[in-house]
Amino acid sequence: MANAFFEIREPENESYNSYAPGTPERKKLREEIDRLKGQEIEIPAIIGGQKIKTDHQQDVVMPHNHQHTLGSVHLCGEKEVEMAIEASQQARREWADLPWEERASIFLKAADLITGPYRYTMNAATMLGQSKTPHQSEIEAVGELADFLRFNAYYLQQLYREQPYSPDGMWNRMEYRPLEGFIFAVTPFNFTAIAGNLPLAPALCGNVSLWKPATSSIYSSYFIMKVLHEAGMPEGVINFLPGNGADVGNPVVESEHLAGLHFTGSTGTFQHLWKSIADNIETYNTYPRIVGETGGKDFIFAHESADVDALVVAAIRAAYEYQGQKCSAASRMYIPESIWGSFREKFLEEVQKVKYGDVEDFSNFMGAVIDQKAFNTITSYIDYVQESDDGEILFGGNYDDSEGYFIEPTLVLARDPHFKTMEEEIFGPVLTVYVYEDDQFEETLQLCDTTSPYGLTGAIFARDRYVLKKMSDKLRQAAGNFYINDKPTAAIVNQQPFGGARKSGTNDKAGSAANLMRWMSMRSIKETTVPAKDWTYPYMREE
Ligand SMILES: NC(=O)c1ccc[n+]([C@@H]2O[C@H](COP(=O)([O-])OP(=O)(O)OC[C@H]3O[C@@H](n4cnc5c(N)ncnc54)[C@H](O)[C@@H]3O)[C@@H](O)[C@H]2O)c1
Ligand SMILES: N[C@@H](CCC=O)C(=O)O
Repeated sequence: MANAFFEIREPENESYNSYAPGTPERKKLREEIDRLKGQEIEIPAIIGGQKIKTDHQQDVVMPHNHQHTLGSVHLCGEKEVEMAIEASQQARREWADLPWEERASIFLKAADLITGPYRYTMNAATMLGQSKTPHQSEIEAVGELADFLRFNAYYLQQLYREQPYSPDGMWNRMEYRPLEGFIFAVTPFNFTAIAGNLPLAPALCGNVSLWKPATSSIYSSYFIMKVLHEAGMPEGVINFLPGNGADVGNPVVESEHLAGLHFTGSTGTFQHLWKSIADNIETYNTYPRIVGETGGKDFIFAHESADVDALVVAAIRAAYEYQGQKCSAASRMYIPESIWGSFREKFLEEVQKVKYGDVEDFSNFMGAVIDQKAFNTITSYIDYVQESDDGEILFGGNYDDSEGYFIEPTLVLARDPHFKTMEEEIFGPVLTVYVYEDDQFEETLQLCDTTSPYGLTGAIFARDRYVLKKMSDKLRQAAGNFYINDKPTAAIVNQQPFGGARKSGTNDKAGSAANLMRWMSMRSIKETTVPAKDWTYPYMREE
């Protein structure tokens, strides 16, 4: 142990490169895209630090050009899961016993690698593998991922400082132990930063992880493993298990060593995993902590006093950036009749300027949706609207998967506030608007609050302060991330800790001290300086 209290200074959020024409970063990013596209890589499982190849391989392709192969991935099953559990349990004690500042230094180094020598690799890999534009990739695969690593290390230090009161004669202490077992990190395709954070936040607290990345974003996930290796992450602390959900998930939840689930993905998958854990509850050595951030049906609600220009910008960015595949993406909107005409006119004028296509063309605002399955699901909603009397497509509605999984930004007008596309998560570039009578403002707030089972993000637009207060109060439980006169996407670590309740998750706020607390098991220690030598009490003495 070090004979000093080391200090991590409060970090600042990573600043973003603009990639504007003529900048050196634009040139470097293009070079890295060319380099990655010019090679094919083989992505193994990584268990106990060893690269493991399996007999089940799958191609890794680009969503915006699915004929182009970036490489192949080895998919895991029961055998590899058993190896990973074994490796994690071998690594567990040494990792847990490592002084916290030694652990934290690996995370700080990883952050500096991501924002330094790996910056263009992380950005280009996320652009190619997940079809993000340079900006969407930069803000998360570089910015948010580095922020998670730096701020979590800082929060850990703050948490460890929290100590109980000690009256005279004793010294009370609090020890923040890692959990006994391993954490199962199951990550979604849409954010490289989330993929990295879910196995890493528990590991920072001294836990070991089994990480099941999404197969459709495996390319950038593999580069995270490369960064961790270079940062000095010991073998067996993070075990990388690419694979189909159930092939990896089923054997994992049957292990007695499962101590926690750190999940982000759809509500259905989370509920399935929670039920599987409940079914196996007698198996475990300790009650697994369950943390899950899941789906959303995020809203923008406008009052008649709203600034229409700001509303249009928020709607376009929130609904269509990253093709509407952010859990925070706006997918339903409530607009009063009195401003609907001007909103509609401005929105249609702007949205027709939105370009989508290959993300290597930097003039595009949108790329392709992630894969064939997502394409089929999203377009089935568009087809449903085309055939319905209660909904009408006001813009977009075209799609084409011949080269890449492209879907036009689409605006739907719903005549019924309970229309299917007002209620269900679509996870694609489809925004549905419901126009309400101005005098139905309060009733429509109630509708907004009760229409979907989710509670992730939401935004309100108004100028009138009394109205803003009323909207905020009425929609208190409707969103865990709530925005006033801003779009409901793009939360930043340490500024807007992220997560929602209801069917959107356990709201343990990724990138916050509250999240780290879930990966610790506290031990209260009382040390008495001069122990009692007489077991009797004064009241027992004779009068
Ligand atoms: N609330 C948030 O913070 C947040 C953030 C990002 C994404 N999301 C949500 O994620 C969803 C989109 O992501 P997705 O399509 O990757 O979700 P998904 O549920 O299809 O997959 C998520 C992960 O779960 C794995 N999985 C599936 N079945 C499994 C099983 N039986 N056992 C173990 N793992 C299994 C998948 O392989 C993947 O790695 C959307 O619903 C979105 O709203 C939420
Ligand atoms: N933190 C991201 C959402 C991540 C979910 O996919 C945002 O706020 O837009």
